[in-house]
Amino acid sequence: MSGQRVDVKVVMLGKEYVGKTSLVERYVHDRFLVGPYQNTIGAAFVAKVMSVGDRTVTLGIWDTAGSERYEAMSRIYYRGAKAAIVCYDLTDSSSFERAKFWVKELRNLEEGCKIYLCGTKSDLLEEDRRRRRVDFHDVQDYADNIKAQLFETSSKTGQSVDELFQKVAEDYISVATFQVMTEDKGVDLGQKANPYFYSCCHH
Ligand SMILES: Nc1nc2c(ncn2[C@@H]2O[C@H](COP(=O)(O)OP(=O)(O)OP(=O)(O)O)[C@@H](O)[C@H]2O)c(=O)[nH]1
Repeated sequence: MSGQRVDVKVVMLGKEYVGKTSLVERYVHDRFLVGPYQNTIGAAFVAKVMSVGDRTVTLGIWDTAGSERYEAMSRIYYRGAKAAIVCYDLTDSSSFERAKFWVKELRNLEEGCKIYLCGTKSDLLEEDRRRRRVDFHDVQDYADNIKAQLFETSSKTGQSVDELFQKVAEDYISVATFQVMTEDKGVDLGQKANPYFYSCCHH
């Protein structure tokens, strides 16, 4: 992958152990690694080429370390990111508090970064619904407030993992198309009020 152009810088953020690395593993290699948990040190990078309609998009994914010890380093990795997948563990309420911390930072410091909230380990809820510690509707309200997309995923079963990354790529294409239309063709931004113009750029 070295030397390949990356279209979208994506950063994975969230408390340690929420399953960021597992999410990337499932998406990129379609596998779920079992065995002892190994925390990420610093950050890891992987690029993935994908299709959106007839377009090809290369996602450059930075998987950051969730440990607070590496907090300063994570800030370096989210700089310039176009998308942030902010993860929390559906069975751990403190991980959602940590997710809100990252959302606040991104909203203050990375205006151009689109936020995707991701509740992880949904398979554990299928086994036993009482394990849920983060209410879906509360998060949906929060997501609506901050204009974020919300996904609940399982890296173990693969549930909604492809959909999440596909949405990131689709949103990138929408924004890029919108920018080309406004910059190259001198489209008046006031036209956004026109429903046709708006719907062609926002799915
Ligand atoms: N049941 C279940 N377990 C998961 C899932 N995703 C991750 N895990 C487990 O949760 C633990 C932590 O997963 P990681 O992917 O290493 O977590 P992380 O967020 O990258 O952790 P840091 O690198 O410390 O930030 C591991 O034991 C995984 O096997 C999931 O979807 N379902």
